[in-house]
Amino acid sequence: MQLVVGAMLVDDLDVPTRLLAAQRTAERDVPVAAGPDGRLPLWEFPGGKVEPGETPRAALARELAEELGIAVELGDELEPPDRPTWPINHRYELRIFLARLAPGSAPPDPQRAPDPSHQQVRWLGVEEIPDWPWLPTNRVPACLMADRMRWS
Ligand SMILES: Nc1nc2c([nH]c(=O)n2[C@H]2C[C@H](O)[C@@H](COP(=O)(O)OP(=O)(O)OP(=O)(O)O)O2)c(=O)[nH]1
Repeated sequence: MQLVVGAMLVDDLDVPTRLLAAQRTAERDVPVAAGPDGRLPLWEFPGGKVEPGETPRAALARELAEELGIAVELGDELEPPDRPTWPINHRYELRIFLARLAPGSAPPDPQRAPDPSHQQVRWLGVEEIPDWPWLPTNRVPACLMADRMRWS
């Protein structure tokens, strides 16, 4: 099973009010959603595969630097209530860590070349999160974050 890591990038680890969503580029081999003009790539938490010998946290910091050109401080892991990882499919499982921009880091720039991974990023407020077109695995953790935003 290949481990994938994703970052719940928020504006503040203690009192989050916005969550970053990243839309995958169309040519990547992932599930797609039907949209008004055909097929729309779904949205995820930025991240990627953990490489051999790498810790999950190191892999996530590397992926965020590569994909979005950002430096982050990682917070707690968001674990599923009943298992160690979030299931994706027969090949992949996901671990999710909270993150915020490191002081002095530029914000994510989806236009930055080269980022073949994402076509755009959006900061979502609490009301947008539940109905956002997430990859299937991401919906429950995203809604958990929305709950945290409501109550923190
Ligand atoms: N990066 C990332 N992948 C996710 C998330 N949720 C989720 O189901 N996945 C799935 C999509 C892919 O099927 C799988 C592997 O992710 P990936 O980003 O490495 O995708 P990929 O196979 O296109 O990778 P790459 O070779 O293009 O680098 O994990 C998420 O929040 N972030």
